[in-house]
Amino acid sequence: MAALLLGSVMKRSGRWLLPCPVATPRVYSRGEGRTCAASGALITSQDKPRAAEELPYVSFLELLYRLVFQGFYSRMHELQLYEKQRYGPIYRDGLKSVSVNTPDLLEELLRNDEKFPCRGDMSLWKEYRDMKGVGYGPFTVEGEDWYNLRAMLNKRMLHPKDSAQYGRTINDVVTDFIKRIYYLRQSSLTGELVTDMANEFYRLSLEGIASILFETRLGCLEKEIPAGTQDFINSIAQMFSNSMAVLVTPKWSRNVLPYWGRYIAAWEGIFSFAKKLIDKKLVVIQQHVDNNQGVEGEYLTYLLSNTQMSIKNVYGSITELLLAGVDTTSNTLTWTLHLLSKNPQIQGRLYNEVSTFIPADRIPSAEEVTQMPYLRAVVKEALRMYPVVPMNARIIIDKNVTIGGYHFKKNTAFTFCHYAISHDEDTFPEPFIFKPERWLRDGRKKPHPFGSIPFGFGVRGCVGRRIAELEMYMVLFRLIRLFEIKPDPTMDEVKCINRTVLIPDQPLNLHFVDRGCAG
Ligand code: HEM
Repeated sequence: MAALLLGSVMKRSGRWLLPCPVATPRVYSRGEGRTCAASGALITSQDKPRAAEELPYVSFLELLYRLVFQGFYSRMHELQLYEKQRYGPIYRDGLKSVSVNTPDLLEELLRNDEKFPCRGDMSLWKEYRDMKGVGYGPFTVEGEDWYNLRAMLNKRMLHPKDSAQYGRTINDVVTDFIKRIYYLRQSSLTGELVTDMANEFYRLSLEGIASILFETRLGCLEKEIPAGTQDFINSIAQMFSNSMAVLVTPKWSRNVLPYWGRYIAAWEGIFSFAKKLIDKKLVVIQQHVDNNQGVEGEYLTYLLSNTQMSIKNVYGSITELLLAGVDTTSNTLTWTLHLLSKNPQIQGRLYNEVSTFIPADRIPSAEEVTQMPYLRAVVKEALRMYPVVPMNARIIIDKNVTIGGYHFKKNTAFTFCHYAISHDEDTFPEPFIFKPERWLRDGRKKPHPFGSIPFGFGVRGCVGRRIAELEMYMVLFRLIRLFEIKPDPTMDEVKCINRTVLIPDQPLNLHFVDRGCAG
């Protein structure tokens, strides 16, 4: 999903391969007058907003130089910090977009968002759908059609009460995951080591989201993944890994270079897998209708039988929900366990909470697990330090806006530098230190509401947020109650790289030391 977000950021200028004149970055100018969100300077109310052209400017060639020669390509989140220091809180970036990197400016922008917010050019994903006559989903549809689609998708998903109904389904998946962890550690030389946690959490997240969306199990947590499911996983990886190449190579090269063919074949694999499962459900529903039986079920049944959604759009939507929910949730869980393993005191405090909240032999319900302040704070802080989607975007299409004292015409594209924002020192003192306490409501001052918004904001914000949170709370609760998580001392220092989602630069191995607890 994040690959898609980044793709839309990079593509929307429609000219990102064309060279631009090299610009000399201007030193960020501090205005005079009343307080301006961009500069912190005072400007009087009579002052006119400045022209966007007055902003500091990064040329495309400079960007290219930084990505290729300074090595920021896989550290684009760090480029946000570098550019913030160099150009200030708002500047025109190398992709014909305006980058913002403070909580105040982000708030100003998002409060100016439109009724049908637009994230950017989605033509890369739309192309396959148009070619094959497949329907659109929440990422690819725009305008009023998007609004109507979201109204249907939000039900049974967006509200905490909606997601709570999946508590049992998720707990069943988590139970299988815990069994798998026992199996993996027992198979290791030390009897405690589990290797490549991101891969394990990927299996968990896919199984979890699929069991909600398709109301069926895929077998991702079995010792051997079923062949069809493995093909589907491979197709997702192939689609993402070829996206960037397809985006940056000209259309004429599609018959010459291998990327386009692989990209299309990957989508074929993704859609045919999803279609098979959806069609299976349709047959079951039809049988119930034919036998005058009630039609009951979870998300897919609701979409197929309770909404006006066309079958084409059900295929499109379910597929996009599935793609959005897996690498985001799995990498967030990976970072959370990494941070807990490195901070035993914090892990100890979390253990205190999970071991006293409910009796040790009981599995928490969805309602219970979402009421645990420290568990919630741990996940929130992990997402602040590693916002799995480190960059997002909007195009303000229909109106002129003034942001940070600068005037922007309709159709201006904005890039949100979430990594720089959630490491803003004024908002989060010691931003590189893991401190879940920042988020506790125990009388301390609350951080800026736009300081860390890992799920986005407003009507176009993440539809799967509550499900992702529920799944993360449930699995962390049970892991921490059962095991003390320790780092693998043979590993080098784990660094963060940007593969459009923030991932560890090496497979993360962890020790799961049994606490001797029942549940
Ligand atoms: C830790 C887990 C997750 C994170 C951090 C995350 C983050 C995000 C972010 C930042 C956006 C863009 C929001 C905006 O533009 O304002 C987004 C959109 C979206 N997410 Fe998530 N997400 C997560 C899990 C999920 C899951 C589990 C699902 C599916 C059930 C999902 C489905 C979607 C969809 C469909 C959109 C596009 C919404 C639209 O354009 O209308 N996400 N997510």
